[in-house]
Amino acid sequence: MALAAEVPRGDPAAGRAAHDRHAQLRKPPNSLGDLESLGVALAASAGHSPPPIPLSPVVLVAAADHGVHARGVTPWPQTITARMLETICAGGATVNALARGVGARVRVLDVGVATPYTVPDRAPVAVRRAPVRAGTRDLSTGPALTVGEAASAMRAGAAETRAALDAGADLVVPGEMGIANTTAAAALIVARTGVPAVEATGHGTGIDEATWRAKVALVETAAARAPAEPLAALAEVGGLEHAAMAGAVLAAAARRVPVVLDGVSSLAAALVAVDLAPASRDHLFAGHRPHEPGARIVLERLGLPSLLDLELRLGEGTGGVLAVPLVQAAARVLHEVDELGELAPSSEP
Ligand SMILES: Cc1cc2ncn([C@H]3O[C@H](COP(=O)(O)O)[C@@H](O)[C@H]3O)c2cc1C
Ligand SMILES: O=C(O)c1cccnc1
Repeated sequence: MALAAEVPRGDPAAGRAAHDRHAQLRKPPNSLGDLESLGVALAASAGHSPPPIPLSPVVLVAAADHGVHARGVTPWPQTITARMLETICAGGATVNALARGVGARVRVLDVGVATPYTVPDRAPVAVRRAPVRAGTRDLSTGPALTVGEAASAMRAGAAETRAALDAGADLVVPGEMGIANTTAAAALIVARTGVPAVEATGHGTGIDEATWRAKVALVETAAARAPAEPLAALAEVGGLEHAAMAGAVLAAAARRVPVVLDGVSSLAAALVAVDLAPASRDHLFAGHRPHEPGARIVLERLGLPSLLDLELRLGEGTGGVLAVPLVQAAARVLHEVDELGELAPSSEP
């Protein structure tokens, strides 16, 4: 797909330049540990050292529902997706609180919310309505989406991301809201990695052991049907918000804009994006290490070190938003710290 062809690789020479610069700064070598690795990765992604300091972060919350909700894979009613969309637009969700804390803008994209909702014209956060269908079909009984529907949601996510970048955003956190989406995310992760469902399926918002076992069995069966082609696999078992987030990853990566990932759904989406465009890996950063087991499998597969480890299990983009100050700090060090100069230890006694 055209989106995937536009993603450039990171530039190793820019990464090396950042690495060398760290060694010249007014501090002992390697004293900033993982923050230095982060600065190197940001420089490689940007193709420039020092990399830009991302001062206009945006969290793009893709919202959609899931036909598999009917299988009892989550204790929450499907209507919560719409109610939480309203909450996010009103500024009262966790992602809003955390975004205010780091100065991130929130954008909401409806790619398939099944329940009607109301967002006042003057809401603090607007919603872009681009519904592909009123939630996916039940992934446990057949394809959740057609490939055309998955591609539409992916294009909507890419378009919304480009709109945010055109408006000045310089860092993207893909977030989501979709009751039952940890089931789709697990199925997608199993389909793309081949790990057993029992290792990749988590408890989501909180289910008992009997429900979890049923969720595992359902994920195993559905993932086994998924074709090898990434977009077709996403259509078979994924969700509309996963497709939109994959589009967001590709659109940001195409412009060398860092993408800071959050929970299991954003990681499942990133896995598809990297399968479609391997170069997009060079623009990905893991905001945190989620509690969900499937998320941890993706981090390993993509070789992404996580910035925070807080046992978060929420989604919405929260764990990505929390890591934004670390990304800014890593870039800022490369811009603002003095050089060692005459403080450099001399070889003379
Ligand atoms: C009130 C509420 C707010 C949320 N914010 C994010 N999620 C998270 O939980 C859902 C996925 O979990 P599961 O697969 O177990 O349904 C997604 O909407 C995800 O964003 C929420 C869930 C609830 C209930
Ligand atoms: O890790 C996540 O993103 C997550 C976990 C539980 C429920 N919703 C999201």
